[in-house]
Parts: sequence; C-alpha cells; structure tokens
Amino acid sequence: MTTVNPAGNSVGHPTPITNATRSQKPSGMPVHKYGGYEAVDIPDRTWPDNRITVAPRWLSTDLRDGNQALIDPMSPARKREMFDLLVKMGYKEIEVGFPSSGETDFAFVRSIIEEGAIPEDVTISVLTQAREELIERTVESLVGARRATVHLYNATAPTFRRVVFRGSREEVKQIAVDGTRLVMEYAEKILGPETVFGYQYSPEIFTDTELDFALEVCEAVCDVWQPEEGREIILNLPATVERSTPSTHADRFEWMSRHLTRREFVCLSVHPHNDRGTAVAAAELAVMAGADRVEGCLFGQGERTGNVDLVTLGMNLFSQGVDPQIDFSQIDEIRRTSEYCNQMEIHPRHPYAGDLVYTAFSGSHQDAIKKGFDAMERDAAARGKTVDDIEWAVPYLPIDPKDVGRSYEAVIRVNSQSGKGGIAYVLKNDHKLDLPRRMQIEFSRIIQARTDAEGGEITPAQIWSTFQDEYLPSPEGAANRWGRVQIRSGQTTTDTDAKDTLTVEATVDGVDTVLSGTGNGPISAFFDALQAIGIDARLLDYTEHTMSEGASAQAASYIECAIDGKVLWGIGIDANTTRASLKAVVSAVNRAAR
Ligand SMILES: CC(=O)SCCNC(=O)CCNC(=O)[C@H](O)C(C)(C)COP(=O)(O)OP(=O)(O)OC[C@H]1O[C@@H](n2cnc3c(N)ncnc32)[C@H](O)[C@@H]1OP(=O)(O)O
Ligand SMILES: CC(C)C(=O)C(=O)O
Repeated sequence: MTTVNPAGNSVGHPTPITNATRSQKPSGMPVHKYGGYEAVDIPDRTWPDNRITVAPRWLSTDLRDGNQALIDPMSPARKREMFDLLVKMGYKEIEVGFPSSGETDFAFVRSIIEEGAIPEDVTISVLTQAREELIERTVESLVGARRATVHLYNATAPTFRRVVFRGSREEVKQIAVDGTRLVMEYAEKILGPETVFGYQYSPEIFTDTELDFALEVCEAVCDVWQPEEGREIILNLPATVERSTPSTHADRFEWMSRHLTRREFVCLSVHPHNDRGTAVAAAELAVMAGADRVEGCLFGQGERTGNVDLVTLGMNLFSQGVDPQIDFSQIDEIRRTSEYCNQMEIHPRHPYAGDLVYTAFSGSHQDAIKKGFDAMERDAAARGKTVDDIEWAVPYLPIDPKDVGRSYEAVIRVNSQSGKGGIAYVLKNDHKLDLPRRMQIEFSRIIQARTDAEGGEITPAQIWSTFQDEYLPSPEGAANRWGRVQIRSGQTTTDTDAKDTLTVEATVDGVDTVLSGTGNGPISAFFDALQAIGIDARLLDYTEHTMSEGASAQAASYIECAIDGKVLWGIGIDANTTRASLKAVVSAVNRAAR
C-alpha cells in the first residue's frame, strides 16, 4: 500500500509524524507586528513551590470595572441588586463605582450609604483618576460611610506615558504622587471620624510597565501615604490588558513582593484581565507568588474579554478543600442575578455555573459517573457514614453538583453518544430501578435504536415511557396497550416434598383462564403452567431488590429467560416479592411474543 505522509512524500508504509516531518509552512498571518513579552530575571523564583491553603482577600469590581464595560450600564435598581448579592455571598470589599463619572454612580454610592445597605464589616471602594476635581467629588461621595477606600490610578506603561500623558517617567510618577496627596487632603477635609478610611493605588497596565519603574512609582506613593502598622496601603498591580503567560505574570509579582520596602504594610493586589483567556491561572499563580488580594468580577464580566472570574477562582479553591470564604451554594440564583444585572447570558460551558458543566452525554463518561456514585454509596456504607461525609470521588465531576445547589437530574443526559450506564443511571436515580448489567445492555439497545432514528436528546421522561412500554405494559405501564398474558391473582401451595403448586387466574389473548403448574419454587411452577398455553420458558438469571424502605416498600424483580429460543429480560414490581417475580416472568413472556 502506498500512502502520502504529512511531508507529502509517497511511502510504502505510513510514516509517523515527527518534528522533522511536520510542515513548517508560514501561515501568512502578520506575525511581524508583534513582539515577545519580556521575561523577568528571577532564576531563584519560589512561587512554583507554593500552595494556596487559605483564600486571598477578594474585591468584587462588578459595579465598577464590570459596569463600565456594559453596553447598557446598570440602572440604580440593577446596581443595588448586584450589591446586595455580593454582600449576601460574603464579599467584604466591593468597588461600588466611579462616582466622579456622573450622577448615576455618585447617587448610587450615596444611596447605599444613606440607606444603611453596607454591613459593618464591608468596605466599599471607589475609583478615581488623579485629577483634583475628580478626587474631590469622589471623596464627597463617601461622606458618612463606615469603611471606605479611595482607589486612585494612573497609567505608567511606556506607550501611555508617550501617547496619553505625553510626559516623562518623572512626570507620570508625579501624577501618582500628587494624586495620593490630594486624596489624603480631601479625605482629611471632607470625611468625619466615623469613616475608617483606606487607600489603594494602581499603576495601570502594570504588566506593560518596566518593573523598576512600577516599583519606583509604588514606592513614591508609599512615601506619601506612609503605610505602617494599622495603616495599610493596597498596591494593586493590574494586568489591564493580559499579554503574558501566567508564569511570567507570577514572576513579576514575586519580584515586586521582594522589592517593596514596606512589604509588611502593603496589601499586594492582583487585577487580571482575560485577553489571553488565562486570567484565572494568572490570578492563582500571582497568589502563589505573594498576592494577598484578588480583584475580579462574577463570571468574568468586565472590559473586553472580562476581568478574572471570581466564581471560578472561589470554586477552584473549594474543589481543593480550601474554604473560599464566599457562599456559592446557590450558584443558579447568583447566575440569574448576574444575568439580570449585566443583561448578558452566561455560557452553558462556563466553569461551575453553565447549564452543561455537570452533564455527560457520552457513554463512557456516564458509565464511570454511575459507577462512581455507586462506589460512593458503598464506601460510605462500609464506613458507617453518609455520602456527604466522605471525600468526593466521582469520575468526570470535579465537584458534587449538589454543593452548588444543582440536582443530579442533569448529570446524565442521553443521546446517540450515550451508553447503558447513562440510561441505567436515569432509571436508578429517577425510579429506583437498579437494572442487572445484561438487562442494561438490552434496554440501551432499544434506546439507541430510538436516538439513532430520531436524533437529538431523549429525556428522562421519554426513557421511562419507553421502559414502561417495553417491560411494564400492564398494569404498571403507562398504557395497557399490549401483552398476550396478564395475571390477575395467584396462589401457591407447598407440599411435603417441597414442591410448589401454583394456580394463576390469568387473561391469555383476551380470554380469562386458570393456569396451574408445579416446580421447585413459584417461578418454576409458573414456567410449568405456561407450557399449557404453548410457551416454553427457561430461567437464566434472577435478581431482586427493594425500591424503598418501610412497610409499604415495593420490590423489583428481574428475570432473564430463554423463551421459545429468545433470550430476554422481564421486570415485575410489587409489594410482594413472589408476585413481583411472577410479573417479571409475564413481562418477559409478553416481550417474547411482541
Ligand atoms: C483601566 C480602567 O479600567 S481605568 C477606569 C476607566 N473607567 C472610566 O473611565 C469610567 C468613568 N470615566 C468617565 O466617566 C470619564 O472618563 C470622566 C468623567 C471620569 C472624565 O472624563 P473627561 O474629563 O472627559 O476626561 P477623559 O476620561 O476623557 O480623560 C482624558 C484626560 O484625563 C487624563 N487622564 C486619564 N487618566 C488619568 C488618570 N488616571 N489620572 C490623571 N489623568 C488622567 C488624560 O490624559 C486626558 O488628559 P488630556 O485631556 O489633558 O489629554
Ligand atoms: C483601574 C485599574 C485597576 C483597572 O481597572 C485596570 O487596570 O484594569
């Protein structure tokens, strides 16, 4: 056989792809327009060995960075709903707006202060440019607040120095220094003793600013603020536009953390955006590299591709056994509120919150999930505990969906990619029927035929009605549409040599009749009785289980038989196990004749 390998040569045998044979043709994309990102000279970096064992401080900037990126910024009512949600979830630092931007933000800040909506342990913060009239207005918005932080920013990156401020390094540093001084002066003048006042500074686009200059500006700002015991300064180092790998970002954090002279009085804060799609990793690695605090938005709202997603970050900690200090137990409610406030939908694959993130359609995933749930139950029982008390270990499910308020219903959804495990899961979960393995295979072929013919998803209700129609036509079935044999009542007697005699009142082909037979037990006696109506049945396998607890508990019996040369399963459900097994025989017999 002749094949063409990836390099385009005809060869006698397929050639494996190696770096040597891989095509290196230019793509034609204008790569010359972009330069590589500068590495940090920190060969003794320590962050890769660090582990996150406690949650960082969180700041939600949904009402500021998130809001400023919306097509339709939040109305006062939507802002208030978001604020109340953030408080309820447990955020203790909330950036509530840019009060000097206009009346809407100013009035909102005033409203939450005047209406007493801010719990005592929550600090609000407000953002301002380093311009005197804006700083004054910003501080005015905070009058009467119990705990408030002014957050001042100016861009420090070279392009901004050249293009926006048209100034030297010294001049740009001076903007930060003067801004800090003005914030302190206006806070002193305008705010009363009831306000615990804090200060935050951000060298905007920290990630594009030369490290030595970012440090120089931060140090100059600290010289003005004079951080000390009980007087922290928050230095927030934003990846305003994400351009580096998370590892380089972490290097920059470790470098800054090592070089800041008053590090113990500095709260080092990270503010990643998601332009490369790696904001979550950037935040996590920055925390490993020394960041004390993370700024972001719920579900990654925010400028362009968004701020870092606070939900994913918090849930990532949770899934590692670290308390995020935030309550995500009603994730769908959080999601609905966020969608309402931002007027934007959350993607079905959004980590932890999307509609499909705890759902498996594919057979091998479903099989493993079902086995995982079964193993959890067995392990818990063996240790005398409940499933909720042992370590979560269900394949393909990073967390227990119940922990975020989801039910198990959507965990397994069935389509043409599904296998027996998923279908068995639906029957067990929704109907307490634990089908024997070979019966699972039999029933999954029936479902598979339907999904192949009709395409799309088959719902749990459709699976159940197919199951009823196939195995339970009467009387448990949805419709008494078919079934050659129906039993109405039966009696067994056991004689002295342990032979059972069974007498059954039945309807066969629409005619009422009495069937009678003997055997080693009721099932074999019933097989014997069926001979009278020309049915030759032989038992191959039998299992049963109870479906619930208590006096009125139902039992399910499963019977595999060879009937007139066909091997098939039947099921019977009844409070009495003998009746359940007779019904299972009827189920199989009727299927054979169908
Ligand atoms: C990365 C971030 O997310 S930063 C936050 C961005 N958010 C926002 O801007 C939302 C709210 N902002 C606004 O509503 C408006 O910008 C306002 C009302 C605050 C100010 O509006 P304007 O007075 O029209 O000024 P504008 O925002 O256009 O800023 C331009 C001027 O401010 C200067 N400037 C920009 N940022 C800063 C800063 N942080 N500190 C000092 N000056 C600054 C610019 O150099 C420019 O000066 P120039 O006119 O001398 O060239
Ligand atoms: C104001 C700063 C922190 C900001 O939002 C950014 O740089 O993205």
